[in-house]
Formats: sequence, C-alpha cells, structure tokens
Amino acid sequence: MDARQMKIKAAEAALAYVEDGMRLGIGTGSTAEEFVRLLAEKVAGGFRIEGVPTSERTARLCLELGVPLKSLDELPELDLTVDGADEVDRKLRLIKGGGGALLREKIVASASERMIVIADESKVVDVLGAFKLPIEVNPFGQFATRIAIEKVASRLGLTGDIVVRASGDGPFMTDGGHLILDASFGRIPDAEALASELNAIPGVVEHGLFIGIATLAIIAGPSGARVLTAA
Ligand SMILES: O=C(CO)[C@H](O)[C@H](O)COP(=O)(O)O
Repeated sequence: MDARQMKIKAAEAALAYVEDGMRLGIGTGSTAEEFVRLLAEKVAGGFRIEGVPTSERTARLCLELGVPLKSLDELPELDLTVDGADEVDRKLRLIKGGGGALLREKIVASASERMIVIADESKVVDVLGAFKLPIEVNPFGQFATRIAIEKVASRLGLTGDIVVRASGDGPFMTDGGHLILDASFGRIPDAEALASELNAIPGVVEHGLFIGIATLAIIAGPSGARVLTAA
C-alpha cells in the first residue's frame, strides 16, 4: 500500500463516523482532501451534510466537488471535524499547521463536539517535536514576537532555529493574513507548558500544538486502519 492509499484508508474509516444531517468541520491537507473526495461521492448519492471548511484551499475543493458549505458564523456549533495532522502522540496531542491552516483548523475543531484525526503511521510519535512547530504570528512586530518565542523556548530548555515560512519569492501568508514561523525545537517534553507560554505572547496568533482537542485518531498502515484513543 503506498502513501496515498494509506491516506484513503484512513479517510474511508473516518467517513463511517459521519452521519446523515451532520454539521461537519472539514480539514486541510492531502489526507483531508482524500476525505473530501470520498465525502463528495456520498453527497452525490444523496447523503446530506453541511460542511465548514478550515481553509480557502479546502473550500475550493469542496465547491469543485459539490460538497455543500456554510461558514462557521452560519454554523457556529459543529458535530464533528475530520482533519489530518503532522504528528500525533499517544495522548492524541497533535502538531498541525504543515499546510499553514492551523488557526482556522483549531477554531473549527474547537467548535466541534468531536475531532477525528486521519493520518498514516508515519505521523505517530512518542514525543512531539520532530516536525517543526508552526507558530502563526501577526506580521506587526514579528521580530519582537520571535525574540519572545525564543525566550519562552529557552526557559523550557528548547533550542533550535525559528524560520519564517517562505512561499515563492516572499513569505507564506495564511488565510488570515499572518506569517508562519516554523520552530525546530526537536523533542517537546512538556507540550502543555509550551502551549500556554506561547498563548501568552501577544504577537502569537496561534500555534500548532493541539492539546485536548482530538477525540480519536484513525491511523492507516500497510495492513489497514486502526483506531487510536487517548492513552
Ligand atoms: O495541519 C495541516 C494543515 O495546516 C494538515 O492537516 C497537516 O499538515 C497534515 O497534512 P497532510 O495530510 O498533507 O500530511
């Protein structure tokens, strides 16, 4: 089974949790896009859902494939969000934001009763942090914000480069008009402490640590999909 087939397997398994009439948060990234494709087939067959996309990219795909969309303001309470992740640990703590959509992803998932993560085995880790932690920051005062992040990291014993994410010739801009700083901290032994320290920095809009948000993960490997619940 190749990488794409594993993503499809995880997406298929997640679809079994989606019920007719649900208000559904729809994630961003290549795994979430497999989910959108499968969902679109069900919708074409008469299945009714109302979707809230977590990015402009996902919104475009949904519209192209006929998945009905609403804004989060129209549907501020959702039944379920299905989304990918860059890392997931055994307590279902996540790093997200590889696709730069972490702010909307976190808002949508937090407005949902449940969040199901879909991923392949390569995303499961013992300790978060091998994937660079995306931190979304306001462009205003970005250097001051970076210094504040470095100070917080150093207090927690974390070091490593913090780099502005690029896109083409310029910086990558999120759907909300912010920058992403990718922090190469390596292993993050206390994700809760880092999350709350980052939340306290005014220029930090959001960060990619999702703690206490995911309720279930569907992890696909070469022999099929398995369900991961918080240890
Ligand atoms: O957080 C995300 C986007 O902001 C994605 O869900 C994450 O990057 C995983 O993407 P993929 O399924 O392509 O590996």
